Amino acid sequence: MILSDQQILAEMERGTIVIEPYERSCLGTNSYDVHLGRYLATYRDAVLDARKHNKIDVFEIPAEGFVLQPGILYLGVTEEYTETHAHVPFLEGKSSVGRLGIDIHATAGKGDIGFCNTWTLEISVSMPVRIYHGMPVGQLIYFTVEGEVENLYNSKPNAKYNQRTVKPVESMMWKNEF
Ligand SMILES: O=c1ccn([C@H]2C[C@H](O)[C@@H](COP(=O)(O)OP(=O)(O)OP(=O)(O)O)O2)c(=O)[nH]1
Repeated sequence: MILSDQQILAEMERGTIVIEPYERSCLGTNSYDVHLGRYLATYRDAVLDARKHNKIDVFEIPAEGFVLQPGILYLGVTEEYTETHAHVPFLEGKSSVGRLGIDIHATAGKGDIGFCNTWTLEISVSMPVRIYHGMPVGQLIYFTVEGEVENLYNSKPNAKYNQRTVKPVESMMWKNEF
């Protein structure tokens, strides 16, 4: 089940959902709108290697915006830092963003119970499009979970994306042994 606006508010009161910064106007009927953070990043190498630590270059989005180009993977980040202690958060795109040909994640935007961080966005575009820091970029929805949780994400020693950041985080796939 997906949490309603009232339930999201109730969970925020309890402290099981944290969204910072939070604005009432960003709360939808059953979702919360999140915004594009200040930083973008691109990979240094033209060919990525899933076994290696692929390094990124991080840059600030200028006040006049930045034109994203097709064929390039950009990593972005949400302005919002979130904590979700008892529900499964999902990051979804917004229709208005999709209608500009912007994808904000490359695969499922599922989060884990216990995820406490900003969200990294894996951004690609269908045609050149100028984007701006602070624009609405996605929405968080919250699912209830069935059963007890043994491993909360923020207490898993091998969780890769636990370190609090305001910048996008590159793939840490290299930490997997395969
Ligand atoms: O588009 C997304 C999707 C998820 N996350 C966050 C929330 C999630 O809790 C965390 C880890 O995601 P996932 O479990 O899918 O990544 P993984 O590659 O399996 O990493 P880990 O081994 O740390 O679970 O990353 C993002 O920042 N952006």
